[in-house]
Amino acid sequence: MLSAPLWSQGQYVKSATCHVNTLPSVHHCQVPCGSLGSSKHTKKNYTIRTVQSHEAAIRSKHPQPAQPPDRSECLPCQGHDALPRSNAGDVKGDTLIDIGSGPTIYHLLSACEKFNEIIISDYTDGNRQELEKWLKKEPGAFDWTPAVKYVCELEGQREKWAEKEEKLRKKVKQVLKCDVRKPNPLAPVTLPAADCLLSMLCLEAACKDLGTFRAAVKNISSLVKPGGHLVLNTVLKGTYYLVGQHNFSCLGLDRESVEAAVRDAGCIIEHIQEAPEPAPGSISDYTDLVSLVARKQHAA
Ligand SMILES: C[S@@+](CC[C@H](N)C(=O)[O-])C[C@H]1O[C@@H](n2cnc3c(N)ncnc32)[C@H](O)[C@@H]1O
Repeated sequence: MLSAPLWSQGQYVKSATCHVNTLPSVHHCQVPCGSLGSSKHTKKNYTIRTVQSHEAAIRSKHPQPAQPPDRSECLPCQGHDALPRSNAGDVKGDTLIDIGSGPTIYHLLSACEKFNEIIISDYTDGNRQELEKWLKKEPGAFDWTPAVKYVCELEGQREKWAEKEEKLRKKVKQVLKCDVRKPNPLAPVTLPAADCLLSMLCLEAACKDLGTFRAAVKNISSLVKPGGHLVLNTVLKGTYYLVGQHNFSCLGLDRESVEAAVRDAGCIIEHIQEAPEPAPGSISDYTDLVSLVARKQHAA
């Protein structure tokens, strides 16, 4: 479960709470969305759980069409408050790298308004193939339209959803293999340092222990230029999550460990929010969500 950042009016605000559980080989996503902070929408403080990205995730593993989403699962329910706006300043720039994208694009829908080039990445072939299918509008590509419309609505332009999809497709320049455990997570590709590094719900799935997590934060931070932003979302205190019948481990993090890892990676935290966000149903046992924006320091 996660929060997708909304780069709204030049500011990072929380827009979408997304329940996502994904592992290298199998993916279960219950996506979007959530509470948001724009004045226009402050009364919309809810989470919509959908099975749409779940469907995308399952497809990335199983090429056969999944069951159509059960609309009864798309329920407005209580979410948590929006992040205060403007604490993080203006998160924007030329390039954004998303690490551990999964088969999903929901979290890039607002970012594509603030960056000229977006590089997306994932560890698994299946997820990258699913992303390519959507980018190329191939038959059988997952239909993200409801999520796109929702984000456009949050941005106050629901009718512009088709343009938004096209804009994101144009801005995504590469889909790369990544492994956060490597010093250069995108090896063998070497990219110029980016203005922003985004990673949603990836590190706790990828790292088995705190040492690996701390190293992974350093590794992904190395992809950001000094003065650039690191935008991270992680769930806390989870130990497992279910994907269908499969039970996967999750690194049980606490806020202090996340903050320390980010600081030790040479970043100053500009904004952080920890919010209670119990895992829906019995798919996991995480309890909270941490969303943070940090700025990479210039070398001393
Ligand atoms: C819970 S999913 C999150 C996906 C997506 N960011 C989202 O919010 O929907 C975790 C992702 O981390 C990826 N992952 C697992 N191990 C990884 C690793 N060592 N390096 C990079 N990504 C990894 C998985 O393939 C999966 O797509």
